[in-house]
Amino acid sequence: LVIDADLNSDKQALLAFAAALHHGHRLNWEANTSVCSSWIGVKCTADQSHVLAVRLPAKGLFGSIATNTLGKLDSLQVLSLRSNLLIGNLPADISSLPSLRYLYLQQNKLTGNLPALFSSGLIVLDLSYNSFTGKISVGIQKLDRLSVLNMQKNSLIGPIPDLKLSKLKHLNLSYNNLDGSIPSSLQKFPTLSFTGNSLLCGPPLLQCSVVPSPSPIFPPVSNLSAFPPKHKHFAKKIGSWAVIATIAGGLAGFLMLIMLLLLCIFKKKGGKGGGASKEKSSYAGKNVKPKDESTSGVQGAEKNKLTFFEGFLDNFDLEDLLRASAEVLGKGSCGTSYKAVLEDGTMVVVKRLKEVISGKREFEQQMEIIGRLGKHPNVAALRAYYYSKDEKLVVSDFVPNGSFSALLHGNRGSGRTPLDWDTRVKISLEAAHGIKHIHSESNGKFVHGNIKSSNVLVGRNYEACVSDFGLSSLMNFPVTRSRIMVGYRAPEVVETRKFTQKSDVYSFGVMLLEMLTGKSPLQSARQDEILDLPRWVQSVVREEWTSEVFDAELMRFPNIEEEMVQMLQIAMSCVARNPDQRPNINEVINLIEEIRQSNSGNRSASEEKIEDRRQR
Ligand SMILES: Nc1ncnc2c1ncn2[C@@H]1O[C@H](COP(=O)(O)OP(=O)(O)OP(=O)(O)O)[C@@H](O)[C@H]1O
Repeated sequence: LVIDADLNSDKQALLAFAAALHHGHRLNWEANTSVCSSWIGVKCTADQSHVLAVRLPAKGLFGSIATNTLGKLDSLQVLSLRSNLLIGNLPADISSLPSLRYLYLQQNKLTGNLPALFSSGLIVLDLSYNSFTGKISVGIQKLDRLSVLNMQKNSLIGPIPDLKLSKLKHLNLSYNNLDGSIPSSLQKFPTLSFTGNSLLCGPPLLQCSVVPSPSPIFPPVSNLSAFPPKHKHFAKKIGSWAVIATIAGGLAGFLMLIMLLLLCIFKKKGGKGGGASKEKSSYAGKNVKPKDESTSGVQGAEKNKLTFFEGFLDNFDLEDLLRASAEVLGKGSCGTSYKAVLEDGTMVVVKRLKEVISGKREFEQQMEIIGRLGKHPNVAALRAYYYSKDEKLVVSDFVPNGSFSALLHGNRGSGRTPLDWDTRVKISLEAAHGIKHIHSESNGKFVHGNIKSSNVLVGRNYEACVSDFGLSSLMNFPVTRSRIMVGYRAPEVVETRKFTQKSDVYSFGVMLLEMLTGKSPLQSARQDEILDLPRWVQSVVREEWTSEVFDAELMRFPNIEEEMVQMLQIAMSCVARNPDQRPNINEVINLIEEIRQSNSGNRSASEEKIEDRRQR
């Protein structure tokens, strides 16, 4: 009876909360049904005596949170109302709920001052992307279990209190109107925790005598304007290319070619210069390592050798490659890629470059750069290359799980094992690390210029690396390259005819959208219109702020919706039309790592607690 009375009181509190909101019938909370077994978003304690968690992310809730409703749930540990349209104040009875551990209210339209008191057991407090005003309440100083504090993108003012919180791992107060110097207890946090507060100073920001100028703001999804109509025709045009490319790729995938084909070509072309057999015999023997004769311009017989990169065994030669059985993997912008299986079983990928305009010296210099950058675990390494007047080849290890693109889109339908959320995030994060490595080399002068899901290769343990870096600069095609980058190319590239680090971020953003939606970068909206993925997402999200945008395959994984919405937010900031408004790749990595951290705590901890109770 006592249990019933407790649960009934929780039930009434929830009903009162729902009654004060508009929720378009997305909540099936009925007074005559069971709170614990059938109400959407509600979890109870193991003995079903109390409500333990209320999770209503992105449910289209509109209105304000009434006092004396959720604030009565004495056993509530997890409250997630993020990504709704909640307005008004945050009632103090909610922030100070005695059992509350995880409070997610980000991406709403909450206003007013922050409550003075917060529950002392809070572990995660996320109030980001709202419109809170006033000062950061000193009550936060007492939260000695707090691990994540996120208040970015509000309108908070005044100084930051000295938060001596030993457990605090993630702090984000960026993009507010905070002022004064950063207290010493918080100076260990990165710049990103504080950027976008023009009157804030001291480490890790600039010294207090120099006032920094405001940084660009990442627009939230709803603020992003649609691309102008002229883009439509462009999208149509690139659409037809996509169709051609897909057909070509599909056909190529089915073709089993013998590397002999290459041999024939060599023979034919080699004939001009003295016969293939002569060339063939000179393939055998020792191979050339870079940094000796190869990079200084090889002469005569040396000409026909593969040049191996430092750190790779020269355990096969061009002749072995020519003898190997080969299969076409696909035709890309720089040439055709073949998977070749050598006699000893080694599997390599040979890319036959076409339309190379660079001379030998320039080619070798570029190979040296590629070799250097390929020493990072998230940048695909080349094993060897071959340069002759008629043929240019690059050889890399075959990566067993194929490309991110194939994992996301290949073999959809029955029999497919969907790529789970954690793996998707891991792959994208590692790809971002690869891009970061490229961007940070040589004082930031390198750009990848061809980021897309088929250029992210996935290894046996789902480790990921970005491939194809540095090849396009050897080619003879205009920088705008209409055939490639379809759907991934940043809008300004067409006008400026230049790829930049920010255009790489745009392409990366499209790839994030691809992994979130499960859709390829070009979508047909209506019969006559092809939308690129950013515009498609915007059109769906604008009409209804729901989870329709997400890949149906992801729906089977529990408790990830919150993280998906946060990732969507990051993706949309990457595809901002204005390059200055896009984050740089370091910022993207920090943002992804931040939501990972915050949500893994959220997921595992809430499940742990429930398990705890069950065992008691
Ligand atoms: N080392 C590799 N291991 C496994 N698959 C690979 C490897 N290199 C390329 N591929 C796959 O082979 C296919 C063809 O690759 P290729 O690089 O030739 O073209 P692309 O990536 O489609 O286009 P682009 O040339 O514009 O990068 C792609 O699906 C790619 O993911």
